[in-house]
Amino acid sequence: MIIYGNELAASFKEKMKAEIETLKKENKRLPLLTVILVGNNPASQSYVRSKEKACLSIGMENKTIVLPEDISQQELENVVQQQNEDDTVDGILVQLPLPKHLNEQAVIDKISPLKDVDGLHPVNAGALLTNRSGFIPCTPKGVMAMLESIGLDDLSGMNAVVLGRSNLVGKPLALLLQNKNATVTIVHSKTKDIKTITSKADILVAAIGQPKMVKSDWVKDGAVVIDVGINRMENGKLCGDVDFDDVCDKVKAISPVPKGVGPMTVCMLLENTLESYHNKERKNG
Ligand SMILES: Nc1nc2c(c(=O)[nH]1)N[C@@H](CN(C=O)c1ccc(C(=O)N[C@@H](CCC(=O)O)C(=O)O)cc1)CN2
Repeated sequence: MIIYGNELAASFKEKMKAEIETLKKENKRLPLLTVILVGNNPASQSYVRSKEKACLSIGMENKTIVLPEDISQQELENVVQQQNEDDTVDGILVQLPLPKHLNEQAVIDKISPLKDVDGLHPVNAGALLTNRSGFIPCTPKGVMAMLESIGLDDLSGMNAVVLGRSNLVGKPLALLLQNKNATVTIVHSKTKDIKTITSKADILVAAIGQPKMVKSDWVKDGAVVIDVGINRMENGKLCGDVDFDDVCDKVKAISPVPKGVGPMTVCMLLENTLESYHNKERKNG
């Protein structure tokens, strides 16, 4: 079975679109997402465009703030602060990676946790760690929705292996899988004999940023494999961290690249922004 994230995302977006249409009919304020893009990294520019398009497709308001590559830490933090103080803004996302001279975590720390729809602020990361409500990072949230879409909700008795330990994907995903009762192992570039560990996984999520690293002998028969990697090959085509053609006959389910996790990441960003909007409206009575 192939798990197409783009199809799943389309069904989530239909529901959000209907919800926003109702808000419009009732002359209510609409949810607004601000995306901050620093510099001119072509991949980041393209991801920001896809976020703008996604907002537009469901009727969500969006604002993109493009800042120069050589902006100072203080200037960037001031822009974030302005968005924190703007009552019309529900969600703030700083597109990553930032240029090397900027301190990414310090910028994320400046985002109000109530508007941190990327789920990367320490308050939201802590909420996930302690199983409390908060914003969940978009890619891990998308991966969990993909697993749920094939009936994997309670993961009791299952071994899940996460390949990669980033703050953006690996670490939060391991917590989410654990919260669903999976027995979770994180493996990374410094792990010895990765293959022995991955080949025991009932669920294997690859998020290590190495093109086609996962081959069929890394994978258990009948496993579910989710590929988070997005790597551009020399011929310009995209590929994942999993060698799809080598692995697909061996597994129960696998997500492709493209049309897999990527579209779900953007979709979960819309969902988090809508959640932030509702939180704010509830608070304002
Ligand atoms: N602040 C953040 N920065 C980054 C995040 C993030 O979640 N928050 N994730 C990635 C990039 N990303 C979103 O920002 C992203 C990556 C890929 C896709 C996507 O839909 N990919 C398509 C293929 C697109 C193409 O053809 O190039 C797919 O996989 O089908 C969306 C969003 C890093 N930065």
